[in-house]
Amino acid sequence: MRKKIVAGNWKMNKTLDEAKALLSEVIHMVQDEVTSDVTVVLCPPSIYLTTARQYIPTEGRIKLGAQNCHEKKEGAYTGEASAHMLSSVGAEYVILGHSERRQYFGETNATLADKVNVVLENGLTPIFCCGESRELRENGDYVGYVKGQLTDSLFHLSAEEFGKVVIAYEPIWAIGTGLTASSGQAQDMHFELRQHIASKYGDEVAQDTTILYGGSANAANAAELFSQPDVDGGLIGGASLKSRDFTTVVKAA
Ligand SMILES: O=C(CO)COP(=O)(O)O
Repeated sequence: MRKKIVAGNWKMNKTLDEAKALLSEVIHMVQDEVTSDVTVVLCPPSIYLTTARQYIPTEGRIKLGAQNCHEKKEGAYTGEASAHMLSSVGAEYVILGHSERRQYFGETNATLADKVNVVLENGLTPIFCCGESRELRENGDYVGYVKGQLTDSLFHLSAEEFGKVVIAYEPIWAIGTGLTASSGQAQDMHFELRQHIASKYGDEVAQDTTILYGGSANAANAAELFSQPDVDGGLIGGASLKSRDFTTVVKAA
C-alpha cells in the first residue's frame, strides 16, 4: 500500500546520550505537532536499536529501522547483524543498498537481492536505495542504470513480496552535498521508476509502491519535493540529526 513515509537515516552519528536526547525530542515533537498520517521511521546506528525501541511507543506512527543487515541468519560474520536479530530487537524497517554501503562496503545488486529476501522472510520492510553518480547523470544513461538496480535486486520477487518493498531514490551527487535534486528531477526519476515497476508488476502494484526521495532534503526544501505526485516522502540524512529540522520535514510530507 502506498504510504507517506519520512525516514531518518542517522548514519554513524551520535553518542548514546545524544541519541537518547534526539529520540526523546523527535518523538515528542512528532506526537505533538504532526497531524497527517505520515509514517516516521527512525534508523539509528544498530548499537542503539534496543535503546531506541524503549523510547518509541509500540503503537503509533513512529517505527524503528536499521541501516543495514547481513544476508545470513547467523554465523561467523564478525561485526555483522542479521535481519533475524534486527527483528528480535523490534526493528520493523531496514535500509538496504545505501550508496555508502555500495561504495565503501562493496555491496552489489546481487548481494542486495539476498538481503531483500532475508529482510522480507523476517517480516521486516526493506527500504531499497538506488541512485546514480554525478558522472552518470552528466554523461550516461542514468535512468537505465537506476532501473537496472531495481531489476537486478528486486524483480525476482513475486508481486506480493514486491508490494512490501519501499524504494528510496537517492542520487549520489545529492547526498550530503547540499546539492538537492530539483523537485522536477526527483519527480522525473520517480515517474520513470514507477513506469518500470508497472512494466514488471502492473499498474496497480506500481501505483501502490512508496518511492522516497533522499539527498540533501531538509526543512527548507521538503515541502516542494514532497508536493510532486510520485514523491511519497523522504529518506533524510543530515537533517534527521536535528529534531526541529526533522520534524519540519515530517510535517511537510
Ligand atoms: O543519504 C541520505 C539518506 O540516506 C541523504 O543524506 P543527506 O540528507 O545528508 O544528504
